[in-house]
This record gives sequence, structure tokens and C-alpha cells, in this order.
Amino acid sequence: MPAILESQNKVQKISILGATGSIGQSTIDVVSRHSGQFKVFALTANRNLELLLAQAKACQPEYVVVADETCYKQAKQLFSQANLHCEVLVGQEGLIQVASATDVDIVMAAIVGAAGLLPTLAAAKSGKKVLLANKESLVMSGDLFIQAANDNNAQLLPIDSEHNAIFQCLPVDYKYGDLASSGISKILLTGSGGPFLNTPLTDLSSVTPEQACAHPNWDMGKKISVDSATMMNKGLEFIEARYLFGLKAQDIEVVLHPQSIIHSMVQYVDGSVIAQMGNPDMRTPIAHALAYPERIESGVKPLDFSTLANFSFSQPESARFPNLDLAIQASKAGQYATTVLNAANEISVQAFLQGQIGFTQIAQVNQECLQQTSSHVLDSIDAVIASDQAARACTQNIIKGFNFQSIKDAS
Ligand SMILES: NC(=O)C1=CN([C@@H]2O[C@H](COP(=O)(O)OP(=O)(O)OC[C@H]3O[C@@H](n4cnc5c(N)ncnc54)[C@H](OP(=O)(O)O)[C@@H]3O)[C@@H](O)[C@H]2O)C=CC1
Ligand SMILES: CC(=O)[C@@H](O)[C@H](O)COP(=O)(O)O
Ligand SMILES: [Mn+2]
Repeated sequence: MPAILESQNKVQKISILGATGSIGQSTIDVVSRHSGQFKVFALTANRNLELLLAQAKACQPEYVVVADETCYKQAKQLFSQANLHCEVLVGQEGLIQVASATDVDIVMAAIVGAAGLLPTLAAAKSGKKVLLANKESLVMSGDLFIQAANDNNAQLLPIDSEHNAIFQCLPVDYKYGDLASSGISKILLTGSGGPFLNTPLTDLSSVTPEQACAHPNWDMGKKISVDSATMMNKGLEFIEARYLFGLKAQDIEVVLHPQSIIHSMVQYVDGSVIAQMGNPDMRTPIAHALAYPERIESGVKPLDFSTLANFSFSQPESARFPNLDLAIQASKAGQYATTVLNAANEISVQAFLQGQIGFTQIAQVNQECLQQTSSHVLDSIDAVIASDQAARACTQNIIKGFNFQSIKDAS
């Protein structure tokens, strides 16, 4: 058999980082539909050992990774009781090991937040096919990350639905950062506006975490759900798109599309607009990236145009979504600002979910942290991590100064 066909037929081994999360579970679903094509090498969780055990029973990985020594002891016991013989690894070292192991072909990077940076980068540095869901790693380390992927011939495929859509709408010979040669005039980044698109502005300060996490179209983890509600998610995606496709800030327009059927569009100079559409189900971009450049079945219901409601489009209001403007400003300011904003936002979203601050204070805290940070150069991953840590400490201090309880009591 010619070598090229042999390599196409080889079963590809995949490490799923963040397997117990929303993207991780959807990935396992798609991979399980194609067991002749993909084999799970490793599954990782933070602390959800019960789900990890169930997934390991179904996928029979060679490795699992858990948060720390306590989880390690519990996992060892659970796995041996279940007669599962996979090796249990721990923490960042374990994550990096399964992301860069020689046997691994594909890494699904689906840990949430900055915790995903080093394992995702390790996959890129090891020249893997990297399926990138963890947008925060690009937001923090954009140029360094893209450079590492290029230097090591890693194949970076976007999982974020908008970026996967843009990737599908770009010409196959698109040259990084060169819109003009492909006759592209603009990238239209769509966003739903989240659960509070039509909520009176005066009610936003008292919305609850439960309401903020109830996304109208997508079933996602809590952090990204809150980000969708503040539109910080679209801000992070604006930054992610710039690094993934080499775009200038003015190349991107954010368009509200509350139905989440169009996942983003590319506008060409001749007036054509190419859109990627589908039901809002992450198994589509996951299947697309897993099999790229081929197509495989994903389990997603086909779009039924006879039942689709109207499509609508509008511009996001700054007063409703201050986090979106903050992220665009940070993107223009540079890598230090996007790293600081990402860290501040992780802390402020967590504080909101824990009832320490109100919904509208998320953006206030983020803005305050950016204002307290002076411009600095991030020319190494160590510098990125130091900047992330400093911004987290700064944000914690800002939150201590807020008195949310008195605001709640007064209302
Ligand atoms: N959900 C979606 O539809 C989309 C998600 N994304 C991006 O994908 C990523 C994952 O999102 P989502 O699946 O929704 O998130 P979830 O919160 O559902 O899942 C997060 C996963 O990461 C693990 N995890 C959390 N903290 C750590 C840590 N400190 N170290 C190691 N592992 C950790 C969790 O483990 P445990 O379960 O044990 O806590 C879980 O497996 C995010 O970056 C998000 O922005 C992008 C587009 C769409
Ligand atoms: C599924 C996905 O990619 C999410 O990032 C989604 O985009 C969230 O919806 P919003 O458009 O409301 O941010
Ligand atoms: Mn998205």
C-alpha cells in the first residue's frame, strides 16, 4: 500500500485534555462513533473522578490524569476496584506528559482557563494535531504559541465554533494575515448576545449565576457561559481570531445573531459572504477538526430549514456589554493587556459564581485591574505566567474592596 494511504488508515491516538467537561464529553461522543479511526490514549479531569471512571470504562485509555495527590489516591482505588489498568498521572506534569507523548497523534485541548496553557503549548511544541478549544491559551500567549506551533509543524485546528466556521469559509490557500490576496474584505464574528440580550439594563446588577449560566442556545461549562452573558466570550474570541488567522483589529466586525445558526462569516470584495451554518452543537466543529480534511458523521441533527425561525442581526450595545469593548481595547494594547484581562476575568467570574460580586461588577473589576497594570513586554512563557499571576493577585485585592453584600441588602 502507498505510504500516504497507509498513514490515512492508521488508527489515530488522541489525548483528551478536559475530558469530563462539556467539550471533552462531546469529543468522546464523536470519537466513539469512529472507533476504527480513533483510539483514546489519555483522558484528563481535574476532580470529577466519578465521570472520569465512567469514561475510562467506556474508552479504555492508557493514561488518565487527575488534579493532585489526593485525587491520585482516590483514583487508584476506584480504578483498581473497577479492574481498570490504565496508569494514573497527576497535575500539570501529567497533563504535559499525555499532551506530548510520542504515541499521540491528536490532542483535544479542552481544559478551561489558564490551566490549559502549558499542556496545550506542550502539544504544539511536540508537533501534534492540536484541536484548540482552550481559547485562553491563545489569548495569553498568542504570538509565542503560534510561533511554537509553526516551528514544530503542529497542525492547529480551531474548535471554537466561530473560528472553526471562519476556517471553513476561508479559501483553502489562505495565507496567514493576507486577506487582500484572497479578496477578503472582512471577517464577521457572530455572537448570540447570551441570556441577557433583551434584559432591561437596570436589572443586570441583580441577575443570578444560575440565570447567567442558562445560555439560550449552547450547553457549556459555567465559566464560558458567564463569559457569553457578559460578551467577554466574544472579546476573547476577537483576540483568538486575530492570532489564529493573523488579523488586524479592523479586519473583524462583531455581529449579534441571537439564533446561533450562522457560526461566523467571511465577506469578500466582490460582495459575496460565505457563512458556515448548523445546529448549535459542538460535535460539528469537533468532527470537522478530528477528520480534517475529510468529513465524518458527528451525530448532530441536520438543519431543518422548514422549521427555522427568522434570522436576525444587530450590533452589540457598549452599555450592555462593556467587557466586549474592554477585550477589543486590550487586543489593540497588546499581549500584556490580553493576558491581564484574561486573568482578571477568570477571578471575577469565579467571584460572581461564588456570590462575592454582582454580574455588572465583573466588567468593573476587569477594567480596574487593567487600569492598575502598566504596559510590559511578554517575550517568554515565563513572563506570561508571571503577568497572569500578578493580575490574579491584583484582581483579588480589587474584589476585597467591593462591598457586594451591602448592595444586595439595599436592593
Ligand atoms: N463548551 C463549549 O461549547 C465551548 C467551550 N470552549 C472552550 O473550551 C474550553 C472548555 O470549556 P468547557 O468544556 O465548556 O468547560 P467545562 O467547565 O465544562 O470543562 C472543563 C474541563 O477542564 C477540567 N479542568 C478544570 N480546571 C482544571 C485545572 N485547573 N486543571 C486541569 N483540568 C481542569 C475540568 O475537570 P473537572 O470536570 O474534573 O472539573 C473539565 O474536564 C474553554 O476554554 C472554553 O472557552 C470553546 C467553545 C465552545
Ligand atoms: C459554542 C461556542 O463556540 C461558544 O463560544 C459560543 O460562541 C457561545 O455563544 P456566544 O455567541 O453567546 O458567546
Ligand atoms: Mn465560540
